[in-house]
Amino acid sequence: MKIKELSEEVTMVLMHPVISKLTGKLVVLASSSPRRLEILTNVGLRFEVVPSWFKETLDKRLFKTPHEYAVENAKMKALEVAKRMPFKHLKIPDIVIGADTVVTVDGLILEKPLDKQDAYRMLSRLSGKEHSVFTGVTIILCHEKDGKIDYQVIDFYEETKVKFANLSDDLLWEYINSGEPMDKAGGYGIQALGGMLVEYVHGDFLNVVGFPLNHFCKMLGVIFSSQPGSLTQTSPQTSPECCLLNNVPSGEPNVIRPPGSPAVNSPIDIHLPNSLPASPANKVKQEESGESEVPRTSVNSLSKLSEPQDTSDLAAPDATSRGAIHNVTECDTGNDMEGLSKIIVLMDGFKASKALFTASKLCVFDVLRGSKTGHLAVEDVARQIKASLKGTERLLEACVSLGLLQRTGKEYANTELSRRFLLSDALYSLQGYIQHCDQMVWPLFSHLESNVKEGNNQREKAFRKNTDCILQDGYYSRCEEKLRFMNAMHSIAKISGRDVATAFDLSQYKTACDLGGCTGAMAYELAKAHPGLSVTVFDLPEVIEMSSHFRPQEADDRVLFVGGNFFEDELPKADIYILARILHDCSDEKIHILLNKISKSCNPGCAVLVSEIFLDEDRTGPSRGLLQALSMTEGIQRSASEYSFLLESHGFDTLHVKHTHNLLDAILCVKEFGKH
Ligand SMILES: C[S@@+](CC[C@H](N)C(=O)[O-])C[C@H]1O[C@@H](n2cnc3c(N)ncnc32)[C@H](O)[C@@H]1O
Repeated sequence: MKIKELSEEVTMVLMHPVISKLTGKLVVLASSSPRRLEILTNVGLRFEVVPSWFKETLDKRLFKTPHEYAVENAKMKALEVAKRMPFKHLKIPDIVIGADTVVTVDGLILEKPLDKQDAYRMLSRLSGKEHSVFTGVTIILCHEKDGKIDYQVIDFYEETKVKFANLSDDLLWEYINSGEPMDKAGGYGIQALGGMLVEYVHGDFLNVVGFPLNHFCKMLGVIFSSQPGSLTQTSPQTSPECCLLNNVPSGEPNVIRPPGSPAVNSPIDIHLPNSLPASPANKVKQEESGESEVPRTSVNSLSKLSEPQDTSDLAAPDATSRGAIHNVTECDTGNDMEGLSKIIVLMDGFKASKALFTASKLCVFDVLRGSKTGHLAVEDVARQIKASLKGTERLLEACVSLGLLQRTGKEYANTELSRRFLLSDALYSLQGYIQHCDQMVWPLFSHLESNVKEGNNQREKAFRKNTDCILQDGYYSRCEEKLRFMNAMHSIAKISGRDVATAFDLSQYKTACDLGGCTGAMAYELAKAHPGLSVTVFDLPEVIEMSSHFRPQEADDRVLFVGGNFFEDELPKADIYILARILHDCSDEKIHILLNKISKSCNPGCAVLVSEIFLDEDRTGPSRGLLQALSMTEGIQRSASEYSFLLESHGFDTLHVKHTHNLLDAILCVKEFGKH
C-alpha cells in the first residue's frame, strides 16, 4: 500500500468516527487563521468560521505558565463567539472551537510581530535555540434548556519543541521581507518559507502550524466516550462531566479514563490521549518507565493560578494536567480564581489607567525614544521628566508590569506596543485620546456616584461649568481645551477611520459630507478608500479654524472644510452624509432634528453612514460602549437596530450593518423613493 493510501486508511479508521459525530451539528471555529481552517477542513470537519472579537489583552502576569495564558486566550475567544452568536447571528452553535498559539523562549512569550523590526527581534532571539510552541485549545459545548444557554468548557494544550538553526541577518531579513512572519506567533510559519529556519521539531508538527489536530481528535473522543449519545441531548445540569466533576471522590480519576479502559457506552473506540505532561521531569519518567501517563482533568483549570494551592479537594492534583473539563455556570463553585482575577483586574483598573495617563503626560515614552540607544536609566528619565527619582522608578516599574516598558538590567526602553501607540508622533498615536481621558473623562468619573444618584452629568462639579450640549460649546471655551479635544477625536478617527471608510462599497456616491468631521481624519480615509469621492468636512467654525493643524502633509484636495452649525445652518449638498460619533451623545429629540435636516437635503438614493460603538441588541456589551455611557451628557448608547429605527423614521432604509472589529462599527442607510 502506498503511503498516501495508508494515511487515508488511517484517517478513515482513527479520525472519521470522531469527526462524523459532529455531522449535523453547528460547529464553529472562533478563529480566522487560514492555517487552522485548513487543518480542520482537511479532516473533513464541516464548520462555520466566526472570528472572535475578544481582544487579546489578558495580563500575562496573572499566568504562571505560557500554556495557561494560551488556554485562557483560547477560552475567552471561544466563549465570546459562543455568547455572541445567539444574539448577533440568531443561532446557537453546538460546539465552538477556540485556539491560541504562543511561542516561548528565554521565559518570554512571543505573539505576532507588530512590524518588521519586531519580527527581526523575535526571530533573532530564536536563532540557534530551542523554543516551545504552545497551542491552547478550548472546545465549548453549548446547551439550551428552558430558554437559557449553558456553556460547558473543555480545554487543553499541546507543547512542541522547535530548534532554529543559526540564522544570518541576511537570511532573517530576506525572510521578514517575504511578509510571511507578520501574522504568525513567534514571527514564523513552519509550513511555508519558515520551514527553512528549522533544524528539528519534537512533538506535533501541526501544533506549530497552529492547531494540535491529534490531541483535538483524542479530546473529542474523550468527550464522546464520557457523554453517551448526542451532545445536544445532554444538558449541563445532568451531563456526566458535571455530575462527575461535582461528585467525584477526591483523587479519583473522573470523566477521562486511562488508556486501555474504553468507556462504557463509548460510541467510538478512541482511547485517551497519551497526554504528555508538560514538565520535562514527568516526560522523562514516562519515557523511562514506558508507562502511559493517565491524563487527568481538573474542576477548574485556572485553579492552577492560585499559589499556594491546596489540591486535595481537586479531581486533578497534577498541575501539569493538559486537559480540563468544566462547566462555566454550574461547576465553578469555590476556588474561583478566574472570577477572583477578574475582580482584581477591575479593582486595579483605575490604577493602571492613571499610571498610563501619567507616564504619557510626563512624556516618558517620548523621552525614552529620544535617547541615543532607546534605553535610559531611571536617573536619566527622572531628570528629563523633571520628577523625583523614587516616584519615577515606581512609575517605570509599574509601566513594565503593564507591558508598556521593558527593562534590561538597570535601563528602561519602550515596548513595541508603546512605540506603536504611545509616542506622540506615532502614526496611530493614542496620546491625544489618553490626555482627553485624563483631563476630561477622569474628573467626570470621579463624580460617578453623584451622577448615578442624580441621574445627570456632573460637568459642573468636575469643571465648574455647565452646558446642555458639550458638543456645541462646552469643549471649546478655551483654545487649549479645543485642541486637546480635537487631538482626542483625531487619534481615534485615525485608528478606526480606515475600517469605517472601507466598511461598505460607496463607489456609486460622488460627494460626501462628514457632519461634525472635526480634523478631517475620517474624511481623508474616505477619500483614500474611494477614488471617485469628494468629501466636505462640516463642523463648527471654531473647529474648522483649527483643523489645519491636523492636515496631512500631502493633503488630498478632494477634501474640503466648511464651517457651520448642523442644527442651524443649511447642510452642504451631498450624496452621502457621514455621522461618526455624533449621535450617541445626543438625545432622541436632537437626533430627529438632525436627521430631518439631512433627509430634507437628500434625494432618493442618497445615503447616511452612521459610525458608533454599537451595543449588543440585549445591551449586555460591549463594555467600552456601556462604560462610555456613564459619562455621557444627554445621549445614550444604542444598538445597530436602534440607530436603524431612528433612521427609518426619516425615510432611510438600512442596507448594511458592519461590526468592524475596530473601535467603531458602521451602518449604511439609503433614502427610499417616495419617502419624506
Ligand atoms: C465626538 S466628535 C466626533 C468627531 C468625528 N466625527 C470623529 O468621529 O472623529 C463630535 C464633532 O461634532 C462637532 N459638532 C458638535 N456640534 C456641532 C454642530 N452643532 N454643528 C457642527 N458640528 C458640530 C464637534 O465640533 C466635533 O468635532
